[in-house]
Amino acid sequence: MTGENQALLIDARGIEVTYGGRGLFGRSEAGFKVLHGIDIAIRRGETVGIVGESGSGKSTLGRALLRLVPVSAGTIAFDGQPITDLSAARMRPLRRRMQMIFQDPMASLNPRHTIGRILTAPLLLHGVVADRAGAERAALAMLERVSLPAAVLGRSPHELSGGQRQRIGIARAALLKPDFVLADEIVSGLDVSTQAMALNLLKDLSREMGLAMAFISHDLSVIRAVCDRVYVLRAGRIVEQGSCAEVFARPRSDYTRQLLDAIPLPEIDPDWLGDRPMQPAA
Ligand SMILES: Nc1ncnc2c1ncn2[C@@H]1O[C@H](COP(=O)(O)OP(=O)(O)OP(=O)(O)O)[C@@H](O)[C@H]1O
Repeated sequence: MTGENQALLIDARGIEVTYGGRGLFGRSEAGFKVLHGIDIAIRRGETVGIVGESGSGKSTLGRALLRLVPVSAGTIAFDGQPITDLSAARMRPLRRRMQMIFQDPMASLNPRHTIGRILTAPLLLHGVVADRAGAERAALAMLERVSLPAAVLGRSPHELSGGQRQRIGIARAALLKPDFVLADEIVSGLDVSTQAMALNLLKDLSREMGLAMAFISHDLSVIRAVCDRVYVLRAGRIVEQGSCAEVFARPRSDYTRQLLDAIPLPEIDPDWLGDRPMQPAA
C-alpha cells in the first residue's frame, strides 16, 4: 500500500482523445471523442485499476498515458516532467521507464525470435547492460525470478504455454527496470489458477521494484485482487474512484453497482495472493 504523500509518477488532467478527428493540413473534422476530460494520478509504487465495460475507453486511456495515442486536450506529466507535447525522439529516453504488458503475449512476442533474443534485445537497445554477456546474465536471473527454466531461452514463443508466455511478457517488462507498467487485460484468456499465478508474480515484482502499475480489466475480481485504488470508467468518463476497499464495499454510482452485480465475486480470492490479514498478537 502507498501513502497519500508518495510522489506522483503520472499526473494526467483533462485528457481527451478523439479518433479520426484529424483532417488534411491539421484542419479539424468531427471525430469520435472517446475520452472526455479524464483526470488520473498514479503515485510511485501504487497499483491503480481501470475498470469499465467493453468500449468504455480503458485501453485508450492506458495508451494515452504512455503517449501511444495522441491526446486532443489535457496534460500528462511523468515523474514531474510534462510529456504531452514531447516529440517521439524526446520520448525515447522515457520509453524504458514506461513499459506495457499485453493481453496476448503471442501477438507481442516475435514468433521468429527465441525467448533469449526477446529478453535480451530490449536490454541492449536501451543500454541497460553493457554487452551481450550482461544481457544474458540478467535474462537468466529474471527467468529464475519468474520461475521458468533456463532451457526456455532457446525456445520460440509458440513452444510455451499461455501462462509461460505471460510470464515472459512480465519478465521482458521487468528486466528494463521501469517505473511504470501498463497491464492491459493481461490475464483474460488464462484459466483462474494461471491468472492467480501471473497476478501474484506481478504483485510481488511491483513491491520488490517499487513499480507503479495501471491495471486495466473489465473483471472486478482481478482489480480487487491486485489494486490499491480503482477508477471506474463509463463511456469515456470517470464515474467513480477510490480505494478498492471503499469502492467495493460501498459503491457510490449505480454503474459501479451494476458492474459489481454482474460479476461473481470473488473469482480470484485475494487470500491466494498472500494478502491474508495478519493475526492480531495474542
Ligand atoms: N484506433 C481506433 N480508431 C477508432 N476508434 C477506436 C480506436 N480504438 C478504439 N476505438 C473506439 O474507442 C472506443 C473505446 O475503445 P477502447 O478499446 O479504449 O475501450 P475498452 O474499454 O478498452 O474496450 P475493451 O474492454 O473492449 O477492450 C470504442 O468505441 C472503440 O471502438
